[in-house]
Amino acid sequence: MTVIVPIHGPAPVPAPEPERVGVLLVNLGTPDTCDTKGVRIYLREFLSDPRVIENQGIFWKLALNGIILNTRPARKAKDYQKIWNTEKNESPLKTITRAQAEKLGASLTGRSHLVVDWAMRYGNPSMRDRIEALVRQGCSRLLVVPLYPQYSAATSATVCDQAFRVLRELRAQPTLRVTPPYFRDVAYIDALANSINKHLATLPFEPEMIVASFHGMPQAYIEKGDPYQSQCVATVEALRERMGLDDKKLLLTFQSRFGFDQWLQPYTDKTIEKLAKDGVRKLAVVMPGFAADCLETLEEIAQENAEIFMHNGGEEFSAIPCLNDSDDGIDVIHQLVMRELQGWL
Ligand SMILES: C=CC1=C(C)c2cc3[nH]c(cc4nc(cc5[nH]c(cc1n2)c(C)c5CCC(=O)O)C(CCC(=O)O)=C4C)c(C)c3C=C
Ligand SMILES: [Fe+2]
Ligand SMILES: [Fe+2]
Repeated sequence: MTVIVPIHGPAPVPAPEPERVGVLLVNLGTPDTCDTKGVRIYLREFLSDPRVIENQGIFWKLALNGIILNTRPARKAKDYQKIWNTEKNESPLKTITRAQAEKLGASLTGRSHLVVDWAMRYGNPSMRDRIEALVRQGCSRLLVVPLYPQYSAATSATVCDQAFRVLRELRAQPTLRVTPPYFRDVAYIDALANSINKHLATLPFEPEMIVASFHGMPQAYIEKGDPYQSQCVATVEALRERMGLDDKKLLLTFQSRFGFDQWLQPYTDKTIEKLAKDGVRKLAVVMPGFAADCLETLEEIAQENAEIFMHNGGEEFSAIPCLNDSDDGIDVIHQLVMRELQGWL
């Protein structure tokens, strides 16, 4: 380290280290273990976030601590066990997010001042842990990449909240940038179309239609101004155009309802049930709002909704994998990151 020795003054001042830029991929988070205790810890943190449950009043606190955290964890633990990565003893969301970070890092060879890392908004590795690690490695600039193609306060904004929460405790803060939602980026729409076509080519049947299922959210959040729904619509419209499909062949639905409020409609499970009852026999489902496969895609869609379809007369069902760490998936993140790093490279 170079040391500048002042002529006057009390102490030698170290020269600034060469600048490094941290790139932090962040996804939602997931339990550390697939038992009731692990899921309870995760759900407590997640459902106590006012960006997720906006009304954190006394009734919610009573319901959360009195009912939800005493009943839901055991049920959800069973669901997590069905999809758990037993080799690594972790949830698929973690395995895939790590692979995305490693492959993004590999795609940036020759740019040694870039340091790529990954974190979970809830659970581990925590954003605090990874941001502090990037700062320790000399990153004076930080690009946070919320892995959500469509913005919502419940996902993207809470990542920013947490980044600022960590930064407010640092004396020497890195300069911060956050990538924007990429719901109609050409690379993303192309990647979705490619992955759908590639997957359909592997199937022994041709689906009569494709359902594009997005994670839902309370209708009330949209009425307060959340742009999530309109960005989901824009993604599906761009995908229809790119694939030459109309709104009868590529449907838009919302999954993962929680609680008793009205959520965004049409609901995925009800739509799939009705399609089967109306005589649709072969169906494929794509989940463009998830950058990585997780409980909501691998269990809720590929297992639960497949069962609903078959139970109501369907014959062939296929859940199309998310973009994950496929070449197309990494290309989407790579292009987004390179664009948003402009001026920092
Ligand atoms: C209760 C309110 C919820 C809102 C609003 C919400 C929005 C939202 N979530 C995702 C992405 C994911 N959610 C996942 C799981 C999950 N989501 C909720 C609740 C809300 N999500 C719960 C309670 C859970 C846990 C499982 C359960 O108990 O049902 C996951 C999967 C995590 C995993 O471990 O695999 C993802 C990913 C988005 C994109 C979104 C925005 C609208
Ligand atoms: Fe969710
Ligand atoms: Fe779910």
